[in-house]
Amino acid sequence: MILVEHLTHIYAPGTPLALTSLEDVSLRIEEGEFVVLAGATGSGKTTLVQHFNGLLLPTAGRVLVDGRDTRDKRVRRDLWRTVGLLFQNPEQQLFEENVFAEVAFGCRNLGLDEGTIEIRVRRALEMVGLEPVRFGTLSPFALSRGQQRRVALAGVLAYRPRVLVLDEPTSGLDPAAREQIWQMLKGMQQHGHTVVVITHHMEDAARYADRVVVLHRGKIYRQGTPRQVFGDPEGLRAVGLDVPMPGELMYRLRQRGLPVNTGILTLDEAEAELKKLAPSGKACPVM
Ligand SMILES: Nc1ncnc2c1ncn2[C@@H]1O[C@H](COP(=O)(O)OP(=O)(O)OP(=O)(O)O)[C@@H](O)[C@H]1O
Repeated sequence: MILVEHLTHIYAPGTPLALTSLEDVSLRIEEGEFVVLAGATGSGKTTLVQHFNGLLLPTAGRVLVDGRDTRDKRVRRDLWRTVGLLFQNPEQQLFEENVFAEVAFGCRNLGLDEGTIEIRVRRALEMVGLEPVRFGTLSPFALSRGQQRRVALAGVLAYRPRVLVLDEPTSGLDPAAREQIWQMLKGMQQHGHTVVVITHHMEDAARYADRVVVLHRGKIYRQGTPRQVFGDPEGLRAVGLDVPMPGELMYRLRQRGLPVNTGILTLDEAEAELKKLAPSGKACPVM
């Protein structure tokens, strides 16, 4: 679905401020895949995803979306239809007078008829947990930050781009709201969408991603299934990331010589590993 080949991005090339933000990144995202991009702050995550919808153009290398090169102006003009990008803090970009109009914006640009728009907007609001009758007529500016975030997300969901790219969609939200958004994104994947999410929440990445890609200083540092990537806590710590707590615990036990598996992602899996150490239900030797 998205093919990144030897992508280098330098902001303001040729000026004293030139900074290589991505260097020779190659990546392939398959149709229907759920990919999480992780990495310390400034590692290049936002710069990378802004190439997926042609907002940024490669300094070197190329990006193909559905086989079409984003350097082609005609391709770029239409790219938003295929790739819906939700920016970091999207609530700062709301501008319509009411929630309905805000969510309908992308659908209107697609030229859909009013009946279809109405159905899609209602559905999108329901998906993000905002009751359409109650919220549809409110000004987006009368909502809380978390609600505004949901409105922005609904605006992308409503026009149904095949690829959803979300830059830290859950930052600043409470655990229940975060969970709801991840569940909803998983549901979108089950309906055939490709989902790419930037997040600093490694627990969520472990639970929902098919593949985790870790960036470090503008390069791909690790990529693989959550089990593969989170099986190496020290490697991740070295680039400023942590691993989900159950995995960290198993890793430490293993270092003390106990025969537990590493690459553990959930508390249930950790419990099963501990039970292997004390199958009769007696106290675990290390506890
Ligand atoms: N508009 C810009 N002009 C110049 N340099 C930029 C610009 N945007 C980002 N950079 C630089 O590019 C590098 C990568 O930034 P980017 O925003 O892609 O990182 P990130 O991994 O998304 O960070 P965060 O997790 O903090 O959002 C950083 O060194 C940053 O200073």
